[in-house]
Amino acid sequence: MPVPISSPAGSACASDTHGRPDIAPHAHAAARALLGDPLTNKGTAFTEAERDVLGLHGLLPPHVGTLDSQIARRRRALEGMADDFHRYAFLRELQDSNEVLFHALVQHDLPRMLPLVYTPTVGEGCERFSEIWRRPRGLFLSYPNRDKIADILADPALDRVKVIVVSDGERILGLGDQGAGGMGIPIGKLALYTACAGIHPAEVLPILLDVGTDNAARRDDPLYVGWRNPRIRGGDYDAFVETFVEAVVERFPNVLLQWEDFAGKNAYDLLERYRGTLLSFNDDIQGTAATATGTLLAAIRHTGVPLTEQRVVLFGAGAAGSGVAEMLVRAMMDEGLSEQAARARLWAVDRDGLILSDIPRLPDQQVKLARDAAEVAGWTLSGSHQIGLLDTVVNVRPTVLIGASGQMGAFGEAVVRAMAAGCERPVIFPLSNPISRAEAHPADLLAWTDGRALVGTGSPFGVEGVTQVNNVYIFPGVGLGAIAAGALAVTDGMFMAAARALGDLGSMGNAAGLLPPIDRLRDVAQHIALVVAHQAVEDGVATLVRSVLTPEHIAGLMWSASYG
Ligand SMILES: NC(=O)C1=CN([C@@H]2O[C@H](COP(=O)(O)OP(=O)(O)OC[C@H]3O[C@@H](n4cnc5c(N)ncnc54)[C@H](OP(=O)(O)O)[C@@H]3O)[C@@H](O)[C@H]2O)C=CC1
Ligand SMILES: CC(=O)C(=O)O
Ligand SMILES: [Mg+2]
Repeated sequence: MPVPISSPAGSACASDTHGRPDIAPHAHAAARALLGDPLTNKGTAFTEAERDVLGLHGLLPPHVGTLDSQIARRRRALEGMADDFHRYAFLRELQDSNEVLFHALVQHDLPRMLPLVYTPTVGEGCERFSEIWRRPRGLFLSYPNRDKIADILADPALDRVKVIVVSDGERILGLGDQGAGGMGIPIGKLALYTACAGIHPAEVLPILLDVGTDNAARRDDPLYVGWRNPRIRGGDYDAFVETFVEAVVERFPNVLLQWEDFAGKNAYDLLERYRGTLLSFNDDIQGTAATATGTLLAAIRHTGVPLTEQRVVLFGAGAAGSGVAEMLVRAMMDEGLSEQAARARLWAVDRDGLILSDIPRLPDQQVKLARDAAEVAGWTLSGSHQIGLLDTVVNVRPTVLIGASGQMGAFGEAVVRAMAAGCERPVIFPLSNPISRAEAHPADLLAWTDGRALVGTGSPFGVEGVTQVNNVYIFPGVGLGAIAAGALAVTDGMFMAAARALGDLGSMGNAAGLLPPIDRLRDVAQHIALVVAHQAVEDGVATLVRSVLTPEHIAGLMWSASYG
């Protein structure tokens, strides 16, 4: 990002009658403002010429550095820290002081930085958000200030915004309700929009809808920075979100809005209510679905079992689990199965066991996944109560087991050995984040299957041969593709195209994994963006024609961290 050499401070530099450079009084404030704004601050990398013009002498040490030397300094500090939480806090402060340096550091070494700015560490970052809150970033739109939302969004500093990630903090990874601390997630996701899709830092806006929290520990914490009130629900919640969406549409008619980490029912309701109003999608439902589907398609190249012959057990049928299920149904239908035949290949287990059609008051997304009770009448069961995961696995003999339950250790030895007994190459994806909520440790999965399993985890465990199956493989590319095409909506077809593109990408040199390595995420996003943009044309939602949607067009939209 070029620093505005001629403003705000540049014009204030004159000469006195003796020919000495003379800094007008207001220029001192402008120079400090320049250093205080993370979008303009270059720290020690301001050149001598810039220091002369901008009046920065004295405010900076005399050493003139480069972006590389700044990265080396921060890397040394980072590695000297006691633990990842402190590294996370350090990186957040760096982002709030110098965006170019922060993003250069992240882009420079994504495999090292991703687990620090994103899952798993961002989980603790959200839990301890109030403890490390230092400077404003993004917008907190709180229920008591609901009449001021349009005024808050009117800020001219937001004129360039192209992508919003918004959460209400109720389902933060698998860690539950973190209230205002949930802001760590939109901040983290948008850092990845910049790192992977090249969206300029001035064009992203994290938003936290603070409607209170039902997490009593947060409310009782004297340091808590959010609104200390139980969550607003029902009609009041809906009216609040409606006010928010109306204000966003008015202020940013073309913005891409990503709904993130809303609890199950709200996640579905908001996606359906607003996908026709706003260019928007729900990352946990749709992004996760495309990621899991794409990774399964990649795994099929190893197992040789066609998609239409898979038997899939899903554990946890909330936003992510049901999203995955519905996309798998569509993918199987694309490959020739009827909807009924496709659904017959899926079994969903939730809190009350296998989802059966005679269970009262099932959420809408689970009704579609429910199995007929008569179907299981002949099953061998270990007890007389609900049909749990082990009973389901023993009877179904799945080829694929996917966890999106937030239940640590749910894929225990008995379950995994039962699966491995009925399947040559079990595909097992414990998707839940962060590490403390994963359904299994991948090393155990490999051990219990004698190394035969193809394993993918939501968070990185550093286990050789295990793939990280996380929606970071999808959302940056889908967002960039939608923007590149000037899309008016994000269609299911665009997500299916993204899933298939991910599945077809190969492992890009990641010999032991199913997907490209983390340090190729930018290439992944660029590739997916092109496919998604073309699909937007195909689906009739693009405002640009296909002939202009070239790889060069996509690449030209992608910002890289440099002082320019
Ligand atoms: N790897 C990735 O890219 C992604 C991973 N995830 C992870 O998936 C997990 C779930 O996210 P999401 O679907 O959005 O959350 P939801 O809360 O919408 O869904 C979780 C589901 O699991 C159910 N559940 C809770 N306890 C149990 C149990 N003991 N046994 C079986 N089911 C249970 C919940 O039931 P109930 O509602 O009754 O509590 C709910 O239906 C999180 O940990 C999240 O981090 C999510 C998105 C992407
Ligand atoms: C990855 C992600 O979106 C989640 O765990 O919620
Ligand atoms: Mg999420």
